[in-house]
Amino acid sequence: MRPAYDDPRTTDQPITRAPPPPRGPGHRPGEEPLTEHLVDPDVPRDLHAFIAGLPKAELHVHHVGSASPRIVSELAARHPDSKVPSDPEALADYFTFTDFAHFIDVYLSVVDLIRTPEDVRLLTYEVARDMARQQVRYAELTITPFSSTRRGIDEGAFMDAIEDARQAAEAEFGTVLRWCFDIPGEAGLESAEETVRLATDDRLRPEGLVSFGLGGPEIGVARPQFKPYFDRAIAAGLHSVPHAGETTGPQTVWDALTDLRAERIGHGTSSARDPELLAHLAERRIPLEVCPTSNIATRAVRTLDEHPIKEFARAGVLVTINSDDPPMFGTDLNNEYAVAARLLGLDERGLADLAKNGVEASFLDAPGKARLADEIDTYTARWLAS
Ligand SMILES: O=C(O)c1cccc(C(=O)CC[C@H]2O[C@@H](n3cnc4c(=O)[nH]cnc43)[C@H](O)[C@@H]2O)c1
Ligand SMILES: [Zn+2]
Repeated sequence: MRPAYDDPRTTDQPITRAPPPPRGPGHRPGEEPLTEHLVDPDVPRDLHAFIAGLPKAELHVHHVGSASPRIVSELAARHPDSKVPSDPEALADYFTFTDFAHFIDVYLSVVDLIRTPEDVRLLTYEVARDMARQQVRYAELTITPFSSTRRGIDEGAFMDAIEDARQAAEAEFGTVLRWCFDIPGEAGLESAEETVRLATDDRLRPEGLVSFGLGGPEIGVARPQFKPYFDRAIAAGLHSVPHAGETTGPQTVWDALTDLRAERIGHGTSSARDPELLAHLAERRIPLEVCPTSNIATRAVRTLDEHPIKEFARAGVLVTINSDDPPMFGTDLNNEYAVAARLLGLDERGLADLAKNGVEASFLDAPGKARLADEIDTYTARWLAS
């Protein structure tokens, strides 16, 4: 199959400076553009338009947390006993969080809507459609298989559902998906054992699986206890990408690096409080998966202007931009790039470099990285020449 990031539907299309409708291959006639409500008045419309067409990689985005209001209402209609509102308007209120713990409660109520392999397939395929509409060419999607298997979904059927959706998404939308299986840390070591078993059993392990993570609340969930599970996942060839320093201090990031042998850090927000840690991340080129709007929505950071992304960039840390749980946080990846442009004062070239950071930090193979980086360069050069 032709690599998705060579797709002529996007590389050959005329580039215009008028804000184009952000319509990627996943767009369906009559559908609203995804980002219309997210135009930041402090970012020139031209730059929004550039971002909308910019080919991108996304490295930190959760499966269930990517369910759009349309997907949630479809699932809620299938399972009317759920407390999740099926009316997309009511969802905006439902997705307003008082703190991180409240966010996890709401998150788990949406997890409760995913009850059958067909629900899993629908969610995965539709999430890929939404990504394609934002010119996401490659995404590493964090999936928590424990949450589904403990709720009674057959493990083999679960793997078949995500793989079926992955193949359909690549063929139909040109978006390449890969999986990160994460341990929901607060669910204890039983969940760690189950996650590593699902990730390393040759009869179950899905072809798209590339990495192993650790999510959920950090307070009271020390990273070092998960070392044996990460050791097994790493021995089986998986990359280590735990969340750390999202809601706790820099020591959690150190623990993730030393005990879990993290190759990238999910969030890493509190790293900014430790200059030695920043220098270490920069020197070793350990990327941070930065998700600015998420940090505000979960109240990990007070305001966007106080977000430490500037300190990361100043210290020379490899910053990647991600959306985490976009509909739950009222954002999408394009908006996160616009936020980064504003906070870091980036123009088109700066944004293209940011997109290439995502490619560099990804687990694509070398030819795949080169193709996607080339596509970003070609797009940018044509945009600037027009
Ligand atoms: O599924 C269960 O039964 C269960 C039981 C106890 C605890 C949990 C969790 O803690 C699940 C948390 C869930 O949250 C996901 N997630 C999404 N966004 C974030 C984030 O920004 N930071 C950390 N975790 C996040 C994560 O993938 C976990 O699956 C579940
Ligand atoms: Zn996350």
